[in-house]
Amino acid sequence: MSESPVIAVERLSKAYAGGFEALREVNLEIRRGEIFALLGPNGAGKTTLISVICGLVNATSGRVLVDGHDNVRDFRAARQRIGLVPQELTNEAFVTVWDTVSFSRGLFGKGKDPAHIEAVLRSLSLWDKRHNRLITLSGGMKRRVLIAKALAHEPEILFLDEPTAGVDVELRRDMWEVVRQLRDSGVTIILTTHYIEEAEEMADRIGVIRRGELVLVEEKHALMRKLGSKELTLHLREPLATLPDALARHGLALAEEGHALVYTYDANEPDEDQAGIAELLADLEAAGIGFKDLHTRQSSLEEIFVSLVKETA
Ligand SMILES: Nc1ncnc2c1ncn2[C@@H]1O[C@H](COP(=O)(O)OP(=O)(O)OP(=O)(O)O)[C@@H](O)[C@H]1O
Repeated sequence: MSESPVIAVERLSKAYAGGFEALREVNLEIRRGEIFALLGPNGAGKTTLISVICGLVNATSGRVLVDGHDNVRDFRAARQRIGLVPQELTNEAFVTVWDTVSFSRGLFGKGKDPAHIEAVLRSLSLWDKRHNRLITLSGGMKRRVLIAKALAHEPEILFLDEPTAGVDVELRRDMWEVVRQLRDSGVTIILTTHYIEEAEEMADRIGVIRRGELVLVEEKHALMRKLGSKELTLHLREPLATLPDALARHGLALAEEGHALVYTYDANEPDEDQAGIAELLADLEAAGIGFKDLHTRQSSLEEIFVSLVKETA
């Protein structure tokens, strides 16, 4: 029933040796049971933020609480609650799936629990491969092994750093399904991604990081509603050289060398939209401007992200 955040990041800054500021005063609370996607361009600080939260890199200032445990002063308690699936595939080639996953559990000082390892392997469809050496697995299975290793010690929180970098579309969908199932089993998921599609598909909330600053944290749906605009494009029968005064109040733009009119409106206000469009069409008719066809589109998360990163550039 606890509403306390499962992770609290408070005024976290990180300067690497040489003075480069990779994180600047980052504040972030992760809610229990959510899927949180951290989006940002290359070098924005995503991996640094994850590494500091997991206790692999020391912060310069600020603090991180994992389930209330300070991740420096109470490192073991904090770290035990976290599973980390790293970006790169650095599995030992000749070890078996079963052994490598069991070994990962041992690293956290947890006693052997074959039933848990079996459950993890089954949930990741690796059970049939448990006796295989890692070298004999496909790339997708190797990624699943990394997830299995991260889950071996029963963490409440799972970090996935670029879980689908470089994998094909089918495997990506597969991975999304795995992540969803994990969330449904009660694990809090934090993933970093370059793929906006991935955040759009998976996340409950999205954080955008840019040059070490968290520039935005928002519910995905709210973000898309808030920043999403809709466009109505009318393809004209006859091109216009300029916008007629009679249409000035609609805030239109001419496009396609005068062959199209573009009307932008807020995706949040369906009633106002309809009224606005009706008035626009009436004014067009009164001005004798005919159109051949019309279509509407809504901005995607990708466009929202690009505009956010640009806006703050
Ligand atoms: N050990 C280090 N020493 C100095 N600078 C570092 C170190 N590690 C990372 N950086 C710098 O910190 C910045 C953030 O790097 P980070 O790996 O956190 O970014 P990222 O958002 O994960 O990028 P990517 O999407 O490319 O993985 C980069 O400019 C990087 O060069």
